[in-house]
Amino acid sequence: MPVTDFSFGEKYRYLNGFNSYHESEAVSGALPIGHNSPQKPPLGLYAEKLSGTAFTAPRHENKQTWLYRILPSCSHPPFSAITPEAGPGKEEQSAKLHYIPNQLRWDPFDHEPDTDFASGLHLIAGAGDPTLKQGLGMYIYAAGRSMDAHSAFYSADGDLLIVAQEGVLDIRTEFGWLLVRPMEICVIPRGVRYQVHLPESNAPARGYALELYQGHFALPELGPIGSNGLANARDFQAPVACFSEDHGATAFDGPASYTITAKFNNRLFTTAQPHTPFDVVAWHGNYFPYKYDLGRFNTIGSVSFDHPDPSIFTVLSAPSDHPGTAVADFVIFPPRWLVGEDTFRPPWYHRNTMSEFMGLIQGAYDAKKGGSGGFVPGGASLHNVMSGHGPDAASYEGARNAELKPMKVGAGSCAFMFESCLMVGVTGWGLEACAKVQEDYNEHSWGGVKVHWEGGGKKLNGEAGKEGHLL
Ligand SMILES: O=C(O)Cc1cc(O)ccc1O
Ligand SMILES: [Fe+2]
Repeated sequence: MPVTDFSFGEKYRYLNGFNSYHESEAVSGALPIGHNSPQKPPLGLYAEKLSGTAFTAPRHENKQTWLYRILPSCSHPPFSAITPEAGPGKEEQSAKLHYIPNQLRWDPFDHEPDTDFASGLHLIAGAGDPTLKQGLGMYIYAAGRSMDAHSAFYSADGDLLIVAQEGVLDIRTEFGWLLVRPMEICVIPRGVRYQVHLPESNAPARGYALELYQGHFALPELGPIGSNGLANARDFQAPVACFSEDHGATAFDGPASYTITAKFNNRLFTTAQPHTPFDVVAWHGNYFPYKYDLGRFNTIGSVSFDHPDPSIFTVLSAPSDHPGTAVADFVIFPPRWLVGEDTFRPPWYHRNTMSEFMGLIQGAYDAKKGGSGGFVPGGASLHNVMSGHGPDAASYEGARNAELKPMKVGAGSCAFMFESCLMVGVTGWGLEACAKVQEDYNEHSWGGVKVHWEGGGKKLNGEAGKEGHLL
């Protein structure tokens, strides 16, 4: 039976608003009015609840959606495990994490022409455990072709934040379509089934992703900034309902041509069913995939002196149980004006209790050289808990001697950071198999950091400072 798509109007209409209560129907009258689960839902649909929080989560945290679909999503044969050997490049996902204090940087990751999005997702680093719903996973993805039109992927492990770096992702979800271009991000919540297409005659795609094993992303508090600024709620876009019709008279009627792949505790499982999983005719709720254009970020910074903490660039934040401490912050470094007087304008040297994984979507980063062996688009870096880092020698000297007139930094650029309160371990893929680790990162960046010390011979309390100490 041919697959036909139905939606109201254009494929790429969106519903605007972060964490809003949305509803969408692709056939008029598909949503029941005034209740959620009538004895016979409209149009012969099945009502199915998809929850993103415990039923009893407080109202301000509660997330769930009602789906009205042609067949319920339970109607498939049992899953069977894809062994790591037979699986599509998932050897690294069962590998253990290596916790090391070294600063790490990676050259741009390879494109993978024969791989689709689901099989081209590589776990590079992580912390915690999906079975305990604690922690996060960080990914590099590469895709050279669309996922099979008869396939769908979901993760039971967490919400996936995708940062498109190269190539357009046209993502079909149970809720409808999201077009995600470089400089856009999207979040696919835990459990939502999706399929990633590469439009533009399959131009290769590459990017980064963060999977959140616990909680959900929220907009950061604005505090004294006030009621607008940073990422504004109305700029987050959810899909409109869109469905296919391909099914027999019952759920198991016909050849099992649709494969569903599940990521469950970082292992892949698969099943096949005769009916399309993209059969949601209408939905309402506040648990849905969404996208955001990073170009809409309202960047705020110092207009007097000193370089502020990068928390001012937080797009989305996934809180831990401790207020103000994030399991994952998604932070960007967009083009902006620097006007600080008597200020060293790039990031200061620092060691943090948080870990910092960075990537570059486009352009250059003001604290690091680009070019071969530098920090370049499609590459990455990791500065773990208390691992010292900061501008490389050339950037330091440049900024130390720069004339401090108002200056736009980062035109055409955007670096980003996944920042976490957790110590992050690196996978075998990240350390070895990807073959992108820059062995001379430290030497290249900080080997040439000069001594500028001018206080020699001027000690006030050198030996004398021992006075009063019990030596
Ligand atoms: O390390 C980095 O480059 C990220 C970063 C940027 C910044 O402006 C301040 C602190 C920080 O960790
Ligand atoms: Fe840093």
